[in-house]
Amino acid sequence: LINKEFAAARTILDEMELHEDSWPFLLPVDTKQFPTYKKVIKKPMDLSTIRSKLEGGSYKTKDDFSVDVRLIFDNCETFNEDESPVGRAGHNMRAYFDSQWADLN
Ligand SMILES: Cc1ncccc1N[C@H]1CCCS(=O)(=O)C1
Repeated sequence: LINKEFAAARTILDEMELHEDSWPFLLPVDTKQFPTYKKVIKKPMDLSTIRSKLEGGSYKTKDDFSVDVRLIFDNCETFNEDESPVGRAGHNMRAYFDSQWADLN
């Protein structure tokens, strides 16, 4: 991840964490509260995990970062009804990310 890309990815992550609809995605889904989640969702992802990976240098390119962000919203669609609070939040957050991401490319 080159320096400018890193700064741009960090800014988008900052903004997503501040979004009012980010609450379902801030931390890993609690599999004690949702026991079927581990079975159904093969690759869990959340904003705190992305933050650790970004700050820890795990992303080689900005697109590697975007793959993990989109995984959050794909997992959300797999597990949640569109017309549920979490499902709706996922659609809103994906639209928000896509628009921020488009400005960068
Ligand atoms: C993103 C997601 N997918 C499936 C189930 C749950 C969640 N998120 C939870 C996060 C903690 C608060 S909550 O328990 O209401 C919702």
